[in-house]
Amino acid sequence: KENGFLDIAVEDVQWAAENGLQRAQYKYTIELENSLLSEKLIENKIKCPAHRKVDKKSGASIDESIQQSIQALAIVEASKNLMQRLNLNAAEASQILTKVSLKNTTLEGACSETITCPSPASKYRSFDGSCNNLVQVNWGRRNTIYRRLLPAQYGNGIDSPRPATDGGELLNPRNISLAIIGDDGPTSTDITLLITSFGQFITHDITNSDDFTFENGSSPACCDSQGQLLPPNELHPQCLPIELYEGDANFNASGDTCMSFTRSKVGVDLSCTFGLAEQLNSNTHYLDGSQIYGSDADISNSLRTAVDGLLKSLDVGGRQLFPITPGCENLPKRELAVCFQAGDNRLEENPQLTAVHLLFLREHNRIAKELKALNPQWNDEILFQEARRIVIAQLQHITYNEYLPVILGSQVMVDSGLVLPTSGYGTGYDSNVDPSISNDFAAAAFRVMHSTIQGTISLLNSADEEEMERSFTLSQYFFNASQLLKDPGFFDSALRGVTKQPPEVIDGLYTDEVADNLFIGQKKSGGDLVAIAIQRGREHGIPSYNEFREFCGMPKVQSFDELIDEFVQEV
Ligand code: HEM
Ligand SMILES: [Ca+2]
Repeated sequence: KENGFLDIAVEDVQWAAENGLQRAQYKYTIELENSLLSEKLIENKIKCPAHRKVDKKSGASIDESIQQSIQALAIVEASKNLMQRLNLNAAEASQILTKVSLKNTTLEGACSETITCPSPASKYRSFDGSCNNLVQVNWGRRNTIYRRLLPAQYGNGIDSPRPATDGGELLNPRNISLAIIGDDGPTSTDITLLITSFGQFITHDITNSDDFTFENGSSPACCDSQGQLLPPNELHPQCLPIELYEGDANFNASGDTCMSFTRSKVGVDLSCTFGLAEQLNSNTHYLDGSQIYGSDADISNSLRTAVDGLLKSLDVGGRQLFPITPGCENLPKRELAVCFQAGDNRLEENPQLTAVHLLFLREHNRIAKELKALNPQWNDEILFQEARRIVIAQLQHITYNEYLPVILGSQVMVDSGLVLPTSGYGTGYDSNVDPSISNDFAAAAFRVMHSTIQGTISLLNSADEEEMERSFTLSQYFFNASQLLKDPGFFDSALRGVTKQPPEVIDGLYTDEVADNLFIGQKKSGGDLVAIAIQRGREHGIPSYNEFREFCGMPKVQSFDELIDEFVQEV
């Protein structure tokens, strides 16, 4: 350290790696699951076997993101060891550990394998995002980590949630939500709810921060089966439940003292070093229609008919709906189970999102049929890839030409060089630009759109008249859209609805449907999307609002009083 160099002994590095692996194997694999979490505590979410890759020999399901996240947790443990061994503080750790290679240690196997790209380069995008950037072939690939606009701030420097500036504990997220987040609010006068639904649709193209799961896909229990907090010695290390107190409407309704929260999967840095917890994106980072086509070739194949370039669909009463996951047909009602299949498994999060997904499924098949009529000699593969290429271009064009100007304003579009040319081709491609989505965007910034969500949803018939008897509240239909199979016109009506209904404006007000009743199902009280987002930001090590003010060129404030121009007094 004295002359600017840190002399690290090979034995220390190897010891840290070995010990990290052992600790992770104990903490995050089946061993702890068995000893700590007795069967009654495992959350028994019904999961359809959607999109699981299966090992041909053993028949076990393989999920690359699960395996990687457990390896990455070993690296996190190893990094904590090394930090201690070398006596580093948090700032030193973040600088130094990412320069220490994992090569030639026990953890070397966690580093990503070299990818060979097709030569000559394919005309079509890969499914997993690899080989898009021909210099950095892994950039933007699914199952790689988010990048960061500002360095992570973890309590222990490596992986624990961000503490308050003075090092103490931050306030309970649910209490913050209860104190400053009001219900509903004014509706917008100049945009439609499609801004919300399409926004969620593109979110599910470019980000997917999955919750941690064990190797078998089951989740640790972060509350007990009665909705109560678990004693600390029974709480899995990947759990960060939010405590509910007396006086909270949800506590009063259900007696629950615990809102479940599981930490996100973390991933291995492409440079294969020790370092801090960095969260994993299990979708391709590119805006490439992966929510339609899947983020890898196996998923994509499972969605295709293999005939005439078409995507699988289910014909119900002359309307195209989604294919149903095999084994899912006979699930009991209202199980919060995803039975429709698409490229992203959140497609049933709410029925309006499902409707936008459906629009693009139908659009793909419409284009494939037209291409077939124009080019009868094209085989399934060419028809599929050409239709996919056109749909991705449409998705990108709508996003940059129509969506972003509404969200950002036309001046920002101009200042940021985001305006599309009206003829010819763009020339701005730069292979030095890392296309990865930033953690700050996924865990915090874009979630601002949650305040635009409407709690009541209108369905419109083909004459654009509201169908009052079929309209619904959001919480009736979270992860429930496949129950609407018997009402195949529902999605068409929902799609007309989002093109006419106004969203709520972007502000500090959120509908109770997501701030109290999130994923309520048959329970007496639900989750709070605002509290969860606050907790998520902290556990991803996202710095505070004040730090981002500075990052965005605004002055950092010293007191709440200085924020009076930006927030209402009571907030
Ligand atoms: C009814 C509508 C919606 C519901 C119920 C909903 C719900 C959720 C939930 C439960 C999460 C995960 C929270 C966590 O565990 O951290 C989430 C994440 C997120 N949501 Fe929404 N959301 C909705 C609409 C939207 C919209 C309209 C946008 C943007 C336009 C959006 C952007 C995001 C983003 C960026 C994330 C983080 C995604 C990730 O990192 O994987 N959401 N949302
Ligand atoms: Ca994508």
